[in-house]
Amino acid sequence: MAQNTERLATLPQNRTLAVSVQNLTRRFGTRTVLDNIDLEIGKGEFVALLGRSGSGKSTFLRALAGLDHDVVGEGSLQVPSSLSVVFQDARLLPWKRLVDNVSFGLQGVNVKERATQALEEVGLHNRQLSWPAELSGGEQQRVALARALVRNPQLLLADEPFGALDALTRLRMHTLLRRLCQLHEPAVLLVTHDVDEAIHLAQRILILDQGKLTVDVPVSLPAHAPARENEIARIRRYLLQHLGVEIEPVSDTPAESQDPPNQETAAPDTAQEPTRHRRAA
Ligand SMILES: Nc1ncnc2c1ncn2[C@@H]1O[C@H](COP(=O)(O)OP(=O)(O)OP(=O)(O)O)[C@@H](O)[C@H]1O
Repeated sequence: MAQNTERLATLPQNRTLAVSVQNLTRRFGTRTVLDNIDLEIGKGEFVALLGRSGSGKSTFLRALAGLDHDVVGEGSLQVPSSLSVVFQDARLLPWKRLVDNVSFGLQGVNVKERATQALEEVGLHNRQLSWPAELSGGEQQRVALARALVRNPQLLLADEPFGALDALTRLRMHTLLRRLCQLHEPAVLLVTHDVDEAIHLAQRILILDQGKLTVDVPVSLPAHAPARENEIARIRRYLLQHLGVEIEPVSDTPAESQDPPNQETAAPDTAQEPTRHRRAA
């Protein structure tokens, strides 16, 4: 991780890595969008990536997915060979039934059965013979998740997968994604604009700003209110400040508004020996 990243916890040294990126750089013409980025993601770890519009989140995800061959740098990019990508639009093949969309390119035995089971996992029971055009946007996105996870990927890359959905459907998709991740245990990198989505889903949140990962914080929410709500509010304020969003002061908790996420509630696997590197002035 770059020296100027604001980090609130030291990650365990001996954890198994799903992703290891060193010195990743991407330029478009003379413009450097990703500037010598370092990142490690542990096996099964759920990481959210926030950043202002145009900060390079999708560019970073595309580089990890192997969809960008113009990434430069002297460093290395190690990602598992079994990875799946989900985008904001479901990108289903309209001429194929759902079961054939999900099983498309799937190797091995019982391909149709596995695809049907994956559709059931996302709540689309008895819909395997439907066509994509017969589904709502949320249902199509569930098929995209089924297609991604039927491969049991070690890494799931998701680029604003719920960005086009209404608020209620998005909440349902959060619950579904959480359940699917418990089931399949992939490492996840979720690109999102939605600070609350990041807080509720991720174990760790990054912010990409001016080509660098400037924030890297663990998230561990207490199980019960009101401690949970307080911690969510505190992390939200912290992230919004680092995203450059003006925040109204909160009158009853003025001292907390500048504070980082609570060290004491940080996830056990990311809370050892807290260190903090302030961004260079
Ligand atoms: N193929 C390309 N050619 C030139 N510039 C590009 C190309 N792809 C991306 N960029 C530029 O790189 C920058 C980062 O784009 P990217 O899509 O990664 O940002 P983002 O953080 O995902 O944005 P958003 O949140 O708005 O989706 C933008 O300024 C964009 O114009």
